[in-house]
Amino acid sequence: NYGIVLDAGSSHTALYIYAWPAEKDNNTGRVEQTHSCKVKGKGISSYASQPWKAGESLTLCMQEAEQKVPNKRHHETPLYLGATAGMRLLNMENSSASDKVFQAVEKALQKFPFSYQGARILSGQEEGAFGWVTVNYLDDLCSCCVLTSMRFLSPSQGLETTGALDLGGASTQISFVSDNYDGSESPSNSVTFRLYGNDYNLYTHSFLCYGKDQVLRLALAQQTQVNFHPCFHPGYTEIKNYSVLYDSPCVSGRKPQGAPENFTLRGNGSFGQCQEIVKSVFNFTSCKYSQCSFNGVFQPLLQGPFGAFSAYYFVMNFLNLTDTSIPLDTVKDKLARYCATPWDEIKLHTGVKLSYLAEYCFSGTYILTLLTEGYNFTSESYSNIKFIKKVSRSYATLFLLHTPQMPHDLSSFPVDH
Ligand SMILES: Nc1nc2c(ncn2[C@@H]2O[C@H](COP(=O)(O)OP(=O)(O)OP(=O)(O)O)[C@@H](O)[C@H]2O)c(=O)[nH]1
Repeated sequence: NYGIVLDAGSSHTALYIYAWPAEKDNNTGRVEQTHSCKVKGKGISSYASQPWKAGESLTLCMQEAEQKVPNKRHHETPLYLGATAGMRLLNMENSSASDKVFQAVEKALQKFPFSYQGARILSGQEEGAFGWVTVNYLDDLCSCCVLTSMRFLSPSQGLETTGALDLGGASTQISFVSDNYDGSESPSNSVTFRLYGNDYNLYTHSFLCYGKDQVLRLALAQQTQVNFHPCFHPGYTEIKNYSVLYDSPCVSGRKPQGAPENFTLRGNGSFGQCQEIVKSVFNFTSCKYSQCSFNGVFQPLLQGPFGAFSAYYFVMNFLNLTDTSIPLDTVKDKLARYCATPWDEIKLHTGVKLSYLAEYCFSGTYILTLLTEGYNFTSESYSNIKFIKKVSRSYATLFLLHTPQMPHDLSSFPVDH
């Protein structure tokens, strides 16, 4: 059997093909990702002003899928599109624009012979929960991302589950099982479901606007009137357009009156000052629960190992900081040295887009600040985090949960409160 998932994020869209044995075997059936294709261009939400292009952008990957899935399986192969924070933001800002993007996408997808199951925006809670399922399915020993049931042993069998930390472009998610959380405090953070005969009660939260691209906008928006920005390398200079910077509901309220068309961004590479700016995007002043992460959001005590993926991995891997046995203070020192490195030296790095190179100092600072100040990881618990390269994004598991011929009983997932 085959299934196709289109993952439509804020900064990218990708297509994944999954395959699994036709016989239904509830214990040993394996689901493998057999093919992936990166859709050209940015996430489909970026086509708000030219929706038809959103549909067209998918065509090449869809044609590849037609080649990869055997012809005789085409009609029974389910095809899903799940959109995340980029579309959530577009929908908040201009729902008719997001409807038009979906119409164009549907029109394009329906031209293909697969069993089209619809396109929709996932809730933050679903995105967090699917990320957790995916992290707990990942077979660490297999480099090709085989989803396996092996890890879903009951707690009495002594296997702890792994929490999920997902950093996207527009939102970020934290999801984990905690002995101190039964869902009674802040029930909107609870997702309960049954997998492989075990009941799970998960804590999950998605912070919209706290993906790294949106926080960068916030960090830039605060500093447009000053001479130097500490999150960029000494010697870095870029002309930025005000309208482009403020073109997001995450920052639009902060646009200064009478702002000129452009401003010049100049870096001075100070990790300490950059951290102060990043800290200021979190609100720690009020918490009506027993404990909070930030912005008044409940979070129980952190528990267990965590897998950190997407931008967490891209950034920490580039910075050579994925080894969490290195003391946190040393990690900060290394990042501070990196931030202070002149841009002339940084830009010599080959094989990486200049736009990514320019942002690693900011992104590394944001990641460390989010983990320690935001989620309350300490010098000790930081070592419980593993930065993992993951081929597919969280909600690639979406189709697993709704496809009846799947080898595992996932039908009751997720039960929303
Ligand atoms: N350095 C680097 N950054 C990347 C790479 N691929 C994606 N990113 C960035 O990492 C961030 C997260 O990317 P994704 O995981 O694709 O997130 P997304 O699905 O677009 O975001 P959401 O809609 O918030 O879920 C974005 O800021 C991307 O621009 C990469 O290969 N290298």
